[in-house]
Amino acid sequence: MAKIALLGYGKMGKTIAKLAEAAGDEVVLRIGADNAEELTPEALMAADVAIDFSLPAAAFGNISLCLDAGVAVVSGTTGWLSRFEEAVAHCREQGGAFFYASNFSVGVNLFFALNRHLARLMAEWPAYQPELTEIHHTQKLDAPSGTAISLAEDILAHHARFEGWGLTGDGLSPNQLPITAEREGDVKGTHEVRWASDVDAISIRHEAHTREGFARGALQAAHWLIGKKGVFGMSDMLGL
Ligand SMILES: NC(=O)C1=CN([C@@H]2O[C@H](COP(=O)(O)OP(=O)(O)OC[C@H]3O[C@@H](n4cnc5c(N)ncnc54)[C@H](OP(=O)(O)O)[C@@H]3O)[C@@H](O)[C@H]2O)C=CC1
Ligand SMILES: O=C(O)C1=N[C@H](C(=O)O)C[C@H](O)C1
Repeated sequence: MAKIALLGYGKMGKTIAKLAEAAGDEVVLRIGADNAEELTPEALMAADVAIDFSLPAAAFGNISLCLDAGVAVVSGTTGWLSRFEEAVAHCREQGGAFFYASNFSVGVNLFFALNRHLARLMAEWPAYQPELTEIHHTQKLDAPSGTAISLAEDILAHHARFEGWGLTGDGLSPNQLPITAEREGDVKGTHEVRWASDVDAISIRHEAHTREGFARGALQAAHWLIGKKGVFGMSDMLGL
C-alpha cells in the first residue's frame, strides 16, 4: 500500500486514482488547475510518491517541486521534454528519484522493442522508407505525441539516413523522418510505423482501447520507484 499524490487530476489522474484505490493505495493529494496553490512541499511530504499527468506547461515545475521536497516522482506528461535534461540534472543534484515514460502501457513498450528490431533490419534495406502516424483525441495539446517522438528517436538511432524528424505539412527536408499527427474524436492513442518500398509496405501498429493500460503502468512504476534513487524509465522496470 502506498500514499500517492496525483499532480494532474484529469483523464489520466482520475483513471489512476480509481485503480490505486481499488488496489488499497491511498490518494493523499489531488492537484488540478483550480487548486494548484495547494501543491506545497508540506502537502507533498504526506506522500510516498507523486504521479504527474498534468500539462506541458506545468510538468517541469511539478517535478522540480517533488525533487526539492524529497518525494519520488513519476511523470507521463508529454510536450515538455526540451527541459528533460534539466529535470535529470536536478534529480541527480538532489539525490532524488525520477521515473519518466512517454508511454506507460506494456503493449506500447513491446511495440517500441518491435520498432527497434524493424529499424535495425531496415538499415540494410535502403529501398524501404519509414513514416510514422499517430492519432489522438481532439483535446490533446501537443503534436506529435510523446510516443511518436520516442518511436522516431529509436528509428534515428538505428538508421544513418535521417538527421531528425518533422511533422508532415511543416515543409520537411528529405533527411527528416516524417510524422503525421491526426486528431479525431476520443481516440485514446494509435501509433503506426510503416516502411514502404515502390513495390510493397510493412506496417506495425498499436491501438490503445482504454486509458487503463497507461494507468496500470504508471501505478506499477510508482510502487517500483519507492525507496530507489536515480533516474529511471520503462526499460529499467520491464527489462525490455
Ligand atoms: N505517458 C503516458 O503513458 C501517457 C501520457 N499522457 C500525457 O499526460 C498528460 C495528461 O493527460 P490527460 O490526463 O489526458 O490530460 P487532461 O487534460 O485530462 O488532464 C490534465 C490535468 O492537469 C491539470 N492541471 C492544470 N494545471 C496544473 C498544474 N499546474 N499542476 C497540476 N495539474 C494541473 C488540469 O486541470 P484542469 O482540468 O482544472 O485544467 C487537468 O486536470 C498529457 O501530457 C498527455 O499527453 C496521457 C496518457 C498516457
Ligand atoms: O495525450 C494522450 O492521450 C496520450 N499521450 C501520450 C503521448 O503523447 O504519447 C501517450 C498516449 O498516446 C496518450
